[in-house]
Amino acid sequence: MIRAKICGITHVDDAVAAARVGADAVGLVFYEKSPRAVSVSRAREILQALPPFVSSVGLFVNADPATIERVLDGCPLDTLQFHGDEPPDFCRRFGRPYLKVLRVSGEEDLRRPVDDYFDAQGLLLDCAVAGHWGGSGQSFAWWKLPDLGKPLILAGGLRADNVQEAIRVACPYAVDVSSGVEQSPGIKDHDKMGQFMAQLQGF
Ligand SMILES: O=C(O)c1ccccc1NCC(=O)[C@H](O)[C@H](O)COP(=O)(O)O
Repeated sequence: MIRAKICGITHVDDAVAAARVGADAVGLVFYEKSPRAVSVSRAREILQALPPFVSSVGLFVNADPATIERVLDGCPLDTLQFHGDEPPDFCRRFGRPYLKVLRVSGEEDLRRPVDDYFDAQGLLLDCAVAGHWGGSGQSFAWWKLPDLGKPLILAGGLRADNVQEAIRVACPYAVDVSSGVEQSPGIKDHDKMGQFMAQLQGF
């Protein structure tokens, strides 16, 4: 089955439910202006509740290094996800696996970012929306993603009723969802998470 991350988890019970319905990873937002922001202590509680083989991804937006180090000291995240304008040297300085987010609006040449972020675990494509760094619930115009030797993760406005089409068009390595499985920003809807994950069967 295609891999999936459920992002913007703020509560232990949502993380446990995400794992139960088959999410491979949960995303925790360390960006204080987000309605989905979590504290380090809440993040640690969430990580401690995760079952084996479900990984944790910490999201940052142009954070200063000391902030990221403080989060990592208190909370052993598996992967960092950079949503801002972080250059490659910044992303690699923490010595952790990382994902770089590219904000796109349609077909773009991805060779340059793939080269620049050569040591990223993957690149995550999200919709470019003015005034949003992520979690906008907006989709970009999907296209067949090229094989550039780097896992490409599709995000932006995915929901149970469009994720199959998105996968058929784009053929990503994995999908990432946040607002499409929520009741309200930061509060996940467990039924919607289950319906989303059910759509991934067979891919
Ligand atoms: O969720 C936020 O509020 C957020 C704020 C700042 C940077 C990133 C943020 N979220 C990223 C995500 O949750 C997802 O990885 C991605 O943007 C897809 O979100 P959605 O379109 O809501 O499915």
